[in-house]
Amino acid sequence: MNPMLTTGLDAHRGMTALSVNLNKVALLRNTRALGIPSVTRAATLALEAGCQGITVHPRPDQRHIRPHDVIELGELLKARPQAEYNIEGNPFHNLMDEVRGLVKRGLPVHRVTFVPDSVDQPTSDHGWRFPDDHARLVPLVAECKAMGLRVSLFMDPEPSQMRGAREAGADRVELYTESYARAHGTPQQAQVLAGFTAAAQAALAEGLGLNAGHDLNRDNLTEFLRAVPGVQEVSIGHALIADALELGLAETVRDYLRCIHRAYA
Ligand SMILES: CC(=O)[C@@H](O)[C@H](O)COP(=O)(O)O
Ligand SMILES: NCC(=O)COP(=O)(O)O
Repeated sequence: MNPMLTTGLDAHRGMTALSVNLNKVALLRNTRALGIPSVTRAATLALEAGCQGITVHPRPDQRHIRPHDVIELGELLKARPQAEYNIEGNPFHNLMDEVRGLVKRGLPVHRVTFVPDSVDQPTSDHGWRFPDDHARLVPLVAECKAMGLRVSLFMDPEPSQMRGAREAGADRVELYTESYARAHGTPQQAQVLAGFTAAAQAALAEGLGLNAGHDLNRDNLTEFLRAVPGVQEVSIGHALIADALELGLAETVRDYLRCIHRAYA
């Protein structure tokens, strides 16, 4: 069982918080000029169903989340101070402009998650590398922290990389969980999970907070949280929005929360 978590907005009843990623709602919305499905409506439904935060990953090609979504969600979340707004992306592309725009308008953004994606990448598929990325990340991490934001770095589950994340000034790391999702239900699962446990322990030993995300779903989430200590937040988008087509968004969010609760039972 995870140790009790004590810091941050997402220390929700001592359990892992759920941040719902709305990229795929925007992806569908963008196929017509009708404004449906609405990203802000989806955020409202997800928060009312009990999730603790909203995540978006505005990519430079604006294939899903667009600059106006970032602002509209900021306005929505300003009225819900208990919820946490997490914006992901590459700080060397468009991310910092989105973040500075929110801060300039006095809108909330609680955490930024730096992800080293290239411009045309289909989805995120690797984390930062240290020491290679140290020098260029340090000033941007420092800028975000000076704006009062928490900074998380998207990282492969490699224990030896966690010191570099701390030395770059990060508050947290987000463990990239695609390899776990792929191994789930196969003979490799235990070994892959052991790697995540070791990476989590290394991050915690460095004094870093811990998030996790990518391809988590209702089948693999509980086992992940039972095995990996100290996960403060999971951000889940693709599978959750797919499940919502079947179950409805509110019931889907409640079901993911049940998956999290089962990990602590
Ligand atoms: C950072 C990360 O893990 C991603 O899962 C990302 O937020 C998803 O982006 P797409 O929705 O564009 O695949
Ligand atoms: N940070 C990961 C995230 O927000 C969602 O990833 P996915 O569930 O869409 O793979």
